[in-house]
Amino acid sequence: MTEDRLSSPERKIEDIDAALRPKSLDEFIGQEAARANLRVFIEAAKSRSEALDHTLFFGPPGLGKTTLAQIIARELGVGFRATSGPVIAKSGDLAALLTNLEEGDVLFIDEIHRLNPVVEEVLYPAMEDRALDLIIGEGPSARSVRIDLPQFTLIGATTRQGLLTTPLRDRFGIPVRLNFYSVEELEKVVHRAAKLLGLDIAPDGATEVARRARGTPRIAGRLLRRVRDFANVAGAATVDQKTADASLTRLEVDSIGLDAMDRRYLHMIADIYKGGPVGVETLAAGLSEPRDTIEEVIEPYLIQLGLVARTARGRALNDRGWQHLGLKPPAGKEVDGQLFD
Ligand SMILES: Nc1ncnc2c1ncn2[C@@H]1O[C@H](COP(=O)(O)OP(=O)(O)OP(=O)(O)O)[C@@H](O)[C@H]1O
Ligand SMILES: [Mg+2]
Repeated sequence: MTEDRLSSPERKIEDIDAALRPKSLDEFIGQEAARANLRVFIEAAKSRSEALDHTLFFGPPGLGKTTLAQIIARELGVGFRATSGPVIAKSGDLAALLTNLEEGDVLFIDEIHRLNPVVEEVLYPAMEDRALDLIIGEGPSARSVRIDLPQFTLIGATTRQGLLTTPLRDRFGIPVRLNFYSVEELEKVVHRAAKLLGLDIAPDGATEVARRARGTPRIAGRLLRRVRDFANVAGAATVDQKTADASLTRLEVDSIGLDAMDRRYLHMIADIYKGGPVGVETLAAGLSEPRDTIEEVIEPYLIQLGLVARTARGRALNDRGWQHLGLKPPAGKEVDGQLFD
């Protein structure tokens, strides 16, 4: 189900995202604080001819974690190796990856919270002492051998920092949180992508796409491609606000960028649970979506917009959530701490 969402921030296999990836920190739009800090840390590491400290990127999907990891390797002038948590099945697989690194390389592990615990153990000494502890032989004659590794930088990516075990989290010297982008930043992302796609877009057209991109560059790029299709077929030379609005409305992306899945989520709380609070497991069952998808993909943006609140007793619609659905809370309902009658 989620796979089919147009405005899903999640990757798709056929994604041509790569073509739109910024290649340097200067080209990267937004995330000002993170970028400024990274620039300093990269400069300092280079001046000392050391590997950059291990870096952890966390934040909702599609905000640029993979892109930033690649940029760091390029700015450091080192090699980039990429893998992902679920792919590394055995500790031997990780050992092979680590021993093949060259001096200073970046090893990028996407979805690092999904590492098998046994594999994760191998990572601790690798990160801390740049060493690998291998057990040779079995039974009473087994012994441990320590192998030195080249200096390297581990870059981990995860949707939520809290998903990592404490020992792993503690070994990252540079934790970086990525936030949703502002409309102004996404306008820049849209203009840049349009240029790369050879598409003529008016400022009000870019604003419309930006406003409806759920704060996420990946979605901005995806929406822009679909808007381009509509414009091409309609024979429009330039994408203006009207063309963008008409296309996005046809794609069921509403005025604030919510899609059918977001609305199903909001309606489930409003219609079935009278505005909540309702537990996330119950919502997941009702929507037939994995709990992770709800917590990592759907909710962060709805919470950021103030439509929904995460309370101790579950999810509850805020006044804004009711308003967006064009509904009124049931009489006697407390919303945002106020009683409705
Ligand atoms: N700051 C930015 N400026 C311009 N384009 C960006 C920016 N950040 C991301 N993008 C674009 O958005 C897309 C998604 O970025 P990326 O793959 O790095 O996201 P991600 O955070 O790794 O997502 P995921 O968690 O799903 O792996 C890419 O096509 C990239 O070109
Ligand atoms: Mg990624």
